[in-house]
Amino acid sequence: MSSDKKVRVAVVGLGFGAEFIPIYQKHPNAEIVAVCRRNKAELDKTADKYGIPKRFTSYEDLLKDPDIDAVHINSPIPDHGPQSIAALKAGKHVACTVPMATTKEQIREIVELQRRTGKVYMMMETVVYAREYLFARELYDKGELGRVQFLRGSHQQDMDGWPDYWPGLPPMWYATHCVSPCLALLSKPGAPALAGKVSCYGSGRIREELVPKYNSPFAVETATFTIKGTDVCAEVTRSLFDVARQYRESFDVTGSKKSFEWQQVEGEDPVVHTKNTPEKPLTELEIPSRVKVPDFAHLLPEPIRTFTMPQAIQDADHLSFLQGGGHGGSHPHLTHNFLMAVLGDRPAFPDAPTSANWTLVGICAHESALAGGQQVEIPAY
Ligand SMILES: NC(=O)C1=CN([C@@H]2O[C@H](COP(=O)(O)OP(=O)(O)OC[C@H]3O[C@@H](n4cnc5c(N)ncnc54)[C@H](OP(=O)(O)O)[C@@H]3O)[C@@H](O)[C@H]2O)C=CC1
Ligand SMILES: O=C1CO[C@H](CO)[C@@H](O)[C@@H]1O
Repeated sequence: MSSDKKVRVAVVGLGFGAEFIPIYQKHPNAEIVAVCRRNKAELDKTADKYGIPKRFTSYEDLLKDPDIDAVHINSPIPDHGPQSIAALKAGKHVACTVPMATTKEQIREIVELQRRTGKVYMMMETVVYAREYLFARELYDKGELGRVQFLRGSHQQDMDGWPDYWPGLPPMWYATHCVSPCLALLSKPGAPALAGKVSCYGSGRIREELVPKYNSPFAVETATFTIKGTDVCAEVTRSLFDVARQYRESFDVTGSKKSFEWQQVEGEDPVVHTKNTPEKPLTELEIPSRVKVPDFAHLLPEPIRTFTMPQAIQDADHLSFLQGGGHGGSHPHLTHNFLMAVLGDRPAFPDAPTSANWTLVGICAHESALAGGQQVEIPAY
């Protein structure tokens, strides 16, 4: 990208969201013009730290500011849908953290508004820019995996102690971290792989006081879904409460020549299994081997390359980073892709219809679990 145009960005929600401020500030094609959160003292603290002049405690006021081209939303989950809709209506480009929304109606409206306004919408899904995913993708693109036979994702996380919109949340309403890599891997530029039908079972039960919050009883939800235009199916598992499991956001791809498996425990390396063949015989012990996943900072503009590394994490004590292992160095990749999409250099990935499909897998999966595992067709918007 040789353009020296700068996208004028406002970051909304300054917990996880604050992490992106220094990346935008260092990016040659961005300028952070404003930040927003409701708590004035905390707002000023962040704005002072990064030297940002415009500060909004009201999101509605921010949207009226003509000096802002794009908003990057990092507010609580129930706000993602309504805030994205309001921003598109106000003529802003939108980057929004996961999930896109929590209802089919909001998702449909975002997709329709994006089409009507021509503004960029991108769901800022970290996993599909994490180095583990980029490594598996590279193996696939080089033909090393062979034919993809199956895909699996899991996201297990203990949300006790997290803010008040989490307790009781249906696990599949926050499934994009495990759904997205399965679909992204089979996507080609301009031709995203999309889920078709999903079937899901709920398992176990969360403690009684959490159940009425979202009328969702399940401790674990596990779903299988079809991928349109392929003979491949994927399986995803999610848990949020009352499950003994270290944090794990995982992605496995089973291929005819090689398979990639995410590490079992944080801090280990992933495993690549190689098929034993007469041409290249392998003993059982030689089939699996641990691999060191490389970093993919070389894909980024030089000034933001350091942000793939843990040392560049501003708030390393935020639960997100402790539990998410720093999100595989994905933040600068997401930031760069969004800015390039706004400048017309490439399509957003995921764009609005793709973000919708990734999020709808989870919404429809929860619907299926409540109906005892009945298959649900994922709507195409
Ligand atoms: N890997 C990933 O993709 C990750 C994604 N996330 C997503 O990011 C979101 C934010 O996570 P996190 O920072 O942990 O959440 P928090 O609940 O800790 O922070 C939410 C932020 O949004 C602000 N906020 C809340 N309501 C509004 C509003 N109406 N207008 C403007 N700002 C508002 C809050 O400030 P105030 O109360 O002062 O308004 C606060 O700064 C979550 O919804 C989660 O889905 C989080 C971590 C990692
Ligand atoms: O690292 C993380 C911590 O928690 C968040 C909420 O589930 C995740 O989105 C994230 O990937």
